[in-house]
Amino acid sequence: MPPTIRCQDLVKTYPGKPPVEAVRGLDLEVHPGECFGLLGPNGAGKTTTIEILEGLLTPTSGEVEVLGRRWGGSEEGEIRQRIGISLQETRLSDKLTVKETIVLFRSFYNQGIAPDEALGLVSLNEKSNARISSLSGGQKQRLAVACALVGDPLLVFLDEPTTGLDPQSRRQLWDVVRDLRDGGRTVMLTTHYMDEAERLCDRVAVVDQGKVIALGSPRDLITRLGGDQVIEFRLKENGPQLTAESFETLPGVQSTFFDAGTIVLHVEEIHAALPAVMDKLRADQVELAQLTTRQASLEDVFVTLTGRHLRDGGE
Ligand SMILES: Nc1ncnc2c1ncn2[C@@H]1O[C@H](COP(=O)(O)OP(=O)(O)OP(=O)(O)O)[C@@H](O)[C@H]1O
Repeated sequence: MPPTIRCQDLVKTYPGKPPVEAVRGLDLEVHPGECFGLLGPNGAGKTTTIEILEGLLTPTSGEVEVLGRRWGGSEEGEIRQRIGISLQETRLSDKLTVKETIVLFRSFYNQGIAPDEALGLVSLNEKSNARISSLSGGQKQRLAVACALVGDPLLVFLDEPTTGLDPQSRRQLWDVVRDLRDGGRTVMLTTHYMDEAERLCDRVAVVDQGKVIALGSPRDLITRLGGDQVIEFRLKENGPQLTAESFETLPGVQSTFFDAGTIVLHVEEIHAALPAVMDKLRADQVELAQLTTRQASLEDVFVTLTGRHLRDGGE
């Protein structure tokens, strides 16, 4: 089956002094039925990329195909009819009711599902007669997703669907995205929440400074770190210090990293590595200030590749 989205050597430079190279040669293929995530820190170029794929922005150069068709020609209308878009911030008219809003969006499509059915997909039926102005942030986001679904799209774009939402609203939206994928639709979402990407996405592209720096399933990317468990610890500041590298040869330690005063060890088997770490600290007469163990995450993938955290400089 041909890819649902294909883009090759995508470049977008915003004019200005100096110009901003938001996307710098990005390649992607999204397969039918997968939930694909663009993951990266603020300013990585995710929104620019997704807006080009949605046909809202024109690339400076590069090739884009969506559902086997191209933007900017006679096929444009056909693409519009088969995609649904939920923008990073959807400005819905405060004066309309939920029902009026979804009916309006349904009118943009030649075919689709009943407005009430779309509201049901995001559990908003009981708010049908409420004005937009009375909805919570999470309810507005879910309505924006319902508007993206009412045309019964093959492909749904969700740009940072859960940014700014409380934990309960985030989980509700995660359920909506899972249902979409289980229903066979292709979903492309952007996020800077690594836990969101890990939970929802079949594959992710980690984007940094306008380029894909890692591509694969969240599990594969984490496994590629060589050790999917992490031991991290800080030493007492006023005592003797050790380098991260000095732990490299201990049993089960796959890689080491020093991150803002914390020694980070990626290990295969925590039960083998942890006693060896404790023995070394004791032998070197070094005192611990704090130690934690955890599962490696996509955040670790990003830190290992860039030396920075996903949320550096974020909101
Ligand atoms: N219209 C514009 N004019 C000039 N520069 C822009 C414009 N839109 C975005 N940029 C710049 O392009 C870069 C990429 O921005 P983009 O919004 O695509 O990143 P992002 O990964 O989506 O970030 P965020 O998570 O904050 O939305 C940033 O440096 C941003 O300041």
